[in-house]
Formats: sequence, structure tokens, C-alpha cells
Amino acid sequence: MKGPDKWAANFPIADGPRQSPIDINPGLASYDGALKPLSLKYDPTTCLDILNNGHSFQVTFLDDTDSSVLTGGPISGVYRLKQFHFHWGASDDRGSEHTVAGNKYPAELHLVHWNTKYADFGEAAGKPDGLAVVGVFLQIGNDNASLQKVLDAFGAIKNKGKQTTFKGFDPSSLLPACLDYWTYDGSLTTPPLLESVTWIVCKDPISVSSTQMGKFRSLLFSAEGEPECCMVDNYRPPQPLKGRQVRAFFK
Ligand SMILES: CCOC(=O)CCc1ccc(S(N)(=O)=O)cc1
Ligand SMILES: [Zn+2]
Repeated sequence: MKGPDKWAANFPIADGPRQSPIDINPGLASYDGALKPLSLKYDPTTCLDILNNGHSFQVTFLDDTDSSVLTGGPISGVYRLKQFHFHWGASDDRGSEHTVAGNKYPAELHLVHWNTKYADFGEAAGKPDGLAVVGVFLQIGNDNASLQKVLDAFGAIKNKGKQTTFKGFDPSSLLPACLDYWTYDGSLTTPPLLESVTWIVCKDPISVSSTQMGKFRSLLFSAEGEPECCMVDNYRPPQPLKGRQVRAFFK
């Protein structure tokens, strides 16, 4: 498995100045009164399908109109929701990409949006203000009924390359009640590691049960007919801050 420490060979930007994820140190984050509240307006009818892409699973959205958009927060303009996916560990003690004062969560949700000043996701992904990803931590607790709807589709996407229709899901149901956030300039956390992401990391986690975490780990990195390899530990560890400022929306 070509893990994160091998990416620099093919993607030299892996050692760049604004790589993600990072460890967020709340004591060092500076409150910025100019930051706006997050506005996330999602239309469940834009939800298309769910797929196992071999490094995570993702739920993909129709992004040909401004039906499911991110506005406000640290960004200007309108960013359209393209997909959401997760990162998780082989056990509940690890799995998140961002960490908070060195603390790891068992999983992390990424809602990926692209700036509509560009033609499409692919073009936006190459621009310094092209993407905005909202990160939400998952913490072991009660069963998450909304998340369960996603997990119930896993039977059809066990292997790399499998895809199935997935309709009518509202991603807002995966957001914490409080949308306090930290924000910083970063990158994609998997190749091509492009430095085009405004990161918006929610302070409050959502719940996931240990049983539900077990379901995440039932997916496979491997394609049908290949030796089975459980999809676990698909997270990149924190990267050097290199002088970047992390701003807080909240005091
Ligand atoms: C231009 C093609 O680029 C892609 O397909 C990147 C897909 C991609 C989207 C989001 C992320 S994350 N974990 O930083 O939210 C990583 C990779
Ligand atoms: Zn991600």
C-alpha cells in the first residue's frame, strides 16, 4: 500500500507550504470577529450516488446549479457541494485527519465544495481559492440515525470501483447543532494534494456508535477478485503548519 510517506515522490507538493491536515491548537487559534457564520444550504434532490473509490467511499451530488451551496464563513462567493466522504481508523483511538491539541477522533467527515467563479470542480481544484472543505469530527457515542442511512448502502459498494444510486439524502443531517469552526488555508489530504482548500473545521463533533464504526471497517480497499484488504486507516497524519494562522469564529 502506497501510504502518505511515499506521496512526495510523485507529488512534490506533499512537502509544500500549505499542506493538510494539521493539528489544531485551540490556544494558538486567534478569534477573528470579521468571520461570518457558516451558511450551508443543501437540497436532498441533488444527491446522486454512493461509490467506493478505493481510498474512501463518497456520496456524490449534482452540481450543475446552485441548489446545494456553502456561503458565508471565511469564504466569499458561492461554493457548490460536489461530494462528501470520510476518513477513519482500524480502531476507535484514531482515524481523523485533523487533530485537536493532539487528540485524534475515530473518524472525520469532509464535505467538499468548489468555487463557482470557476467552470467546474476540476478547474477549481487547481486554484488557491478553488475549494472549501467542511470537516466534522465523529466521536463515539449514540447511534447516528442519519449516518445509518449511508451505512445501509454499504452492501452494494463493498469493493473498490463499486457504485450504486443513493437518493434523497440531506447532508445537513450530518452537521453538529453548533457550527462554531476553525479555518485555515490548506490542501487536499490525498493525491494530488493540491493547495486549493480553504479548510473549515467544526469545533463540535457528531456521534457515531462503535458498532457503526465497525461497519465503516467492513468496506474493502481491494477490488472484487483481489485478496481482501479492509478499508481502514485511510487518514493522512498532521502536516507542518509552516507559519500559517488558524482563525476561530468563536471566542
Ligand atoms: C483534480 C482532481 O482532484 C481530485 O479528484 C481530488 C479529490 C479529493 C477531494 C477532497 C479531498 S479531502 N480529503 O482533502 O477532502 C481529497 C481529494
Ligand atoms: Zn477527505
